[in-house]
Amino acid sequence: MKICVFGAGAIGGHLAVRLAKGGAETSVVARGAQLDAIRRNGLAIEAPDGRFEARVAAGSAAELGPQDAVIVTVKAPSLPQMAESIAPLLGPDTTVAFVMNGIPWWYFDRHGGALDGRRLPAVDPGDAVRNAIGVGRTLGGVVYSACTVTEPGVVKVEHANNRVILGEVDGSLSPRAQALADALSAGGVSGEVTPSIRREVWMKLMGNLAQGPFTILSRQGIGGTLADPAVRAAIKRAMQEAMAIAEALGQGFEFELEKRIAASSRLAHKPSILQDLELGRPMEIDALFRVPLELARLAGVETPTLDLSVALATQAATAAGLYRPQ
Ligand SMILES: NC(=O)C1=CN([C@@H]2O[C@H](COP(=O)(O)OP(=O)(O)OC[C@H]3O[C@@H](n4cnc5c(N)ncnc54)[C@H](OP(=O)(O)O)[C@@H]3O)[C@@H](O)[C@H]2O)C=CC1
Ligand SMILES: CC(C)(CO)C(=O)C(=O)O
Repeated sequence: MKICVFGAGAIGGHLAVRLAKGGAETSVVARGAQLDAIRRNGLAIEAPDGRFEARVAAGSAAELGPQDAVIVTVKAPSLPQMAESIAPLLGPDTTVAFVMNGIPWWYFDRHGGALDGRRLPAVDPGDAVRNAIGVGRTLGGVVYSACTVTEPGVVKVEHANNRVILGEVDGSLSPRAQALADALSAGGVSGEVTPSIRREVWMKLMGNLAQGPFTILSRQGIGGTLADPAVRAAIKRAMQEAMAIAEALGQGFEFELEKRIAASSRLAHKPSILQDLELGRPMEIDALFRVPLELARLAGVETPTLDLSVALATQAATAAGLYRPQ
């Protein structure tokens, strides 16, 4: 299977190495120092199950040409620029999986009910992604993996339990989603297919939305941030609020919060949004924080803890020049 990872940073670099290791014909769209290093030395991951290296084709979409599947792993603010250049990767049957955090641009497509078809301009300004790729090719994706680019071309993977969950926007179980999941599993990341991708989005987002703003304030990894009992209690309340939003949108799920908090407490990893703040890169404030609260307002859910933490995180991002409120 010919698969291109668009955005070979932390997550994309990890997935590209896994795909190559599993035997897929893998390429990556990258740029800058990352592209130079991949061209020179290939990509490497340092993971709990070992160090793995892969020589993969790397360049621009125009250099790589049509693919069976593309996995998009850019940060949300890079989506419009991605959309401008992705066309050469797309043949008539190319699948495009968005394996990112946050509320995705396609969230209300084929959703059903009163909100069906609602657009989310904050995550797809001017419908750039919709027009370049379209819902028909699109697979939703959620990734559990804690990754950091430690030097160009090298990604540190913090924990061993790495999963990618894929799902059709209309909830069907398709051969194309299964094929991509199988290609990932072959390389040592658990590739899974779900009929409920929006629920999976919320289950992952609950952590990013509840913990991310507090780590931006603490400037520490997740474990360090949770070490203070007052912060831990506030994060627990924030998680309950996130679950209430999901529930009100018809995507409710049961969760042993204490278990999830305990697992997070063991993570030294700095969330990618905090890495962005520290490295001066545009921050995913809309997709991870503000759009979920926009959905809370739509669903009539009160979120006092999240309102405060997200407001402060937004101020921090704005003051750093890494986010411009719409
Ligand atoms: N890191 C993590 O542990 C986790 C991250 N996520 C999510 O995964 C997604 C990706 O995050 P992450 O991997 O950390 O992000 P990174 O910034 O590490 O990777 C994104 C990569 O895409 C590149 N890129 C962006 N636009 C283009 C373009 N037009 N052409 C070529 N390359 C491009 C970036 O280059 P440049 O640096 O030059 O902009 C960067 O190398 C986010 O939604 C994040 O929230 C989910 C789970 C865990
Ligand atoms: C913190 C983490 C790994 C979620 O567990 C994440 O999603 C991120 O770094 O963005």
